[in-house]
Amino acid sequence: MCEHVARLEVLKYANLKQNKRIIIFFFFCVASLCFFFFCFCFAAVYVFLWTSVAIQFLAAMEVFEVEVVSDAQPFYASSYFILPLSVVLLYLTFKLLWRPRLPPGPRPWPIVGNLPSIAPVRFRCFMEWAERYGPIISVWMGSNLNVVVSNAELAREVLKDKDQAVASRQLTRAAARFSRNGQDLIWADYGPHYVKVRKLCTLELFTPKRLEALRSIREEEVAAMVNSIYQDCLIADDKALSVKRYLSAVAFNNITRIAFGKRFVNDEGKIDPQGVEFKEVIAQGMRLGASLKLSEHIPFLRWLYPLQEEEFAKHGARRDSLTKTIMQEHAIARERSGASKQHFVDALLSLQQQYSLSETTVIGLLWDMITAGMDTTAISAEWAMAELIRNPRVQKKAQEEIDRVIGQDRVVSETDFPDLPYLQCVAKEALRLHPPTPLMLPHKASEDVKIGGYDIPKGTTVHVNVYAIARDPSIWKDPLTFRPERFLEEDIDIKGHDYRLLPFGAGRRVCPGAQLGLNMVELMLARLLHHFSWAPPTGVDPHEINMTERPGVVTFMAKPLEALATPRLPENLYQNIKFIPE
Ligand code: HEM
Repeated sequence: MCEHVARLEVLKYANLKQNKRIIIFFFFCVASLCFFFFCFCFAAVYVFLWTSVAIQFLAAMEVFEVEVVSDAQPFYASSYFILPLSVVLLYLTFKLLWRPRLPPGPRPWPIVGNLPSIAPVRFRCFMEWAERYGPIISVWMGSNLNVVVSNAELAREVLKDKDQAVASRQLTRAAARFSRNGQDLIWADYGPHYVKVRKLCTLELFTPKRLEALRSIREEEVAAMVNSIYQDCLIADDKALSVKRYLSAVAFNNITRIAFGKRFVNDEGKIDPQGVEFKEVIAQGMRLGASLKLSEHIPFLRWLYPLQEEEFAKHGARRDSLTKTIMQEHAIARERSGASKQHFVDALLSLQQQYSLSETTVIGLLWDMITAGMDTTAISAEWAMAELIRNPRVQKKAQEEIDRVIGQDRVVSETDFPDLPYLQCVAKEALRLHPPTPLMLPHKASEDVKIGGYDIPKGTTVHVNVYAIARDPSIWKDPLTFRPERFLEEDIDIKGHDYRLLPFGAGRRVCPGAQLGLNMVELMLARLLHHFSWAPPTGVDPHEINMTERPGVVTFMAKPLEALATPRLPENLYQNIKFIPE
């Protein structure tokens, strides 16, 4: 009995399912018929209208004569209105029905998009998603579409084939305030202003001649760093040193001297009032930039996080006033001596008229150099040192090369680099595994463009995950191993010509300071390795060094590197530098 009831239940259920299918099928047929009927009517009216207008036009051109029936006159007249209306309607229908074929990616939530599932270290998260969804992915940050590419072929397509279409910048509200709506270089959209200032950078600021003229600055600064480490070693030789502290100081002094012609710190390590103000301006800028993050992506949250207009204005005024004072000092010095110096501030002041640069642009460019050139170089050198301490074999091999070429009675100079190929490979390998800007800077599509066969709508933010590409096992043998020899086996360009390795980006927006950055990093490494032997703090195994990254646009080490330094050269090579104000 029970079995019989159960069978009836099953049959009832099967019937219900069958009925449901028939209803859906019927509904689908009716919907399709309606749709085709609608399309047919639409097309018929459309063809009829166009034909009538064409006839009128040809008649007006006297190609042939048309006997106009008086009854049709109102219809012809109304076609003048109906026609544009139908074109607009057709356009709207097309816009409504057409969906761009976007790259795949994790399913977004309403309003917040993928924000809740993006891990703090974004480039690692995007690398994992690329493994799951493919080398080109869509990531929704609130209502903003971001497209991330993670292989060398797509990087080439973005940075070479479609370069111009994606060479603009996505400006956050903070970046817009800092750059006065892109009147500088870094945040300028691709256009006449960008082309002008970029040309100025290439032809005037970063020329081999100017870099050579500024070499003495870089060499003095690393000598000061070596002296400072040496002094600290003398105080306590078994105390672990914070490597980041020395590298940040040398990067700060290098960049402020190269760009502003100023050493704000005296030879005893004391910072002057202008230097204090300088550091305050940088710190305040970072605070203001960080205060807006979430609301950047969810427009309706902006009322909760209104832009601190007053704070931004104050910060801008403070930065301008400090920069103008320094610019005036240089202008007076130039008038007095009649000669211009090589620092960027002097170059910009003497070229201001020739390139018709506004004062805002000059100030913007000077600060771009600080923003782009300071942390990137310190970060690269810190990661390289961490890898050298984790890999004593590589450290020893690099030291042997330096000892062989330089010896023990002089210090390394940048002019020695061509004779130090292994050292250059160490720098390249560190930049491969730890690019300081792993997603480069965000590019923006200034028009609809196709990438990897997908539709990328105008306004999309485009990122190249150079971190993921440099660890791609289909390109690199043992990608996670720190092995500088790979660059001796194959000479791979690092400055934007080989899409497997792009720490400086490539194409129109490639880093203009790449050579300067490389020189600074290689010089820091050369002196650190020549003057000292490096080991982990007592009791720490080299492989226990924390190699994870801190979240952010640039990748500081999550835990700043600490290490023991042991001097290895005669005492006279650690002398302090006497800095004469410039
Ligand atoms: C190891 C050091 C450095 C690395 C790894 C590095 C990397 C980069 C990257 C990836 C970009 C973005 C490229 C893009 O958006 O497509 C960039 C842009 C830029 N870098 Fe560097 N950089 C370094 C050092 C420097 C230095 C020393 C300076 C100048 C003093 C500098 C000035 C700039 C400027 C002005 C831009 C903006 C270019 C533009 O938007 O057209 N960089 N850099």
